[in-house]
Amino acid sequence: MTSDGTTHDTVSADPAALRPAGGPLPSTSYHVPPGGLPPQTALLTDRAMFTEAYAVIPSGVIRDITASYLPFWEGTRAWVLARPLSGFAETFSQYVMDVAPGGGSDHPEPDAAAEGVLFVVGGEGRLTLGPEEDRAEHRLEAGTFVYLPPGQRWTLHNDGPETLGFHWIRKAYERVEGLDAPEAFVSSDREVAPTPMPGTDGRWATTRFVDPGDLRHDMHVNVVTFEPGAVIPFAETHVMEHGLYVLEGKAVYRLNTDWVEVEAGDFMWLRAFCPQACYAGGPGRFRYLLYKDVNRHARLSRTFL
Ligand SMILES: NC(=O)N[C@H](N)C(=O)O
Repeated sequence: MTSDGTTHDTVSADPAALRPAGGPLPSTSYHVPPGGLPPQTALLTDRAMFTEAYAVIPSGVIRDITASYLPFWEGTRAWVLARPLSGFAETFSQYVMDVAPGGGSDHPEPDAAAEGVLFVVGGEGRLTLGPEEDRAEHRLEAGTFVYLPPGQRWTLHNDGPETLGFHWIRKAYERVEGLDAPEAFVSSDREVAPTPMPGTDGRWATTRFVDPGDLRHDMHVNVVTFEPGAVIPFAETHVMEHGLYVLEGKAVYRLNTDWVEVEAGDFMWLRAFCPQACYAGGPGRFRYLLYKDVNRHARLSRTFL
């Protein structure tokens, strides 16, 4: 026992020398912190990363001290996981929202140019879509997906007994002359069958809430699922940005030049071109919510010398 209450046994360089006559070898020992070792299921806690190509925000960091309170939201805390950092170079913001029972908002979105996606991860609530005189009501529960076009009128309230938790992904909608903005819709990951990635026997599959051929949409928010042991077998590199929030399981994820360990509750922010791959080593399924900007021309530089 050391002065700080930890045990730190010394193991002989020759364990056989410690064997009592005829008895088993003693088990080797570890440094044991006060309170004991973390469970075998937990990853290292010290996994936060911020580089020029990506950031990792581990679940343990999404705690009280980093919460915000948003205007016109009652009983609600928001964790801003991503936001544009350098002017027009990044496209989206992503929040984890915790709405206490009785909390919510009648004026949730202050920006008429913003489109949004809500994806519920826990609890229950009530969403309304449309103007006061003609509102459609929808139930919110784990797995509910909501698309909100720019200018959409909506309200959201927690009328359940537990905290309502959801992701809110916001982006300035890029209008295209001749194309209307999409309408609002409500769906769920139970209603949409995952599409297997070609050649993977369904071990890597993507749940797409929006038809990829519907060019009114300029962002996709999908759920990506890997069976234990499945992989992204090459370093995908593309101009699209990503927000990846781990909904379930564990994996090692390749981000630019690094392999990082991630688990449920962690968030990864990938800048354009950040190479990415994945080994979902198990023991259970590995799933994440994925944001991606799509279907629009690249903005051209108008600076001439
Ligand atoms: N990291 C990913 O899961 N990327 C997806 N395959 C994608 O870009 O759609």
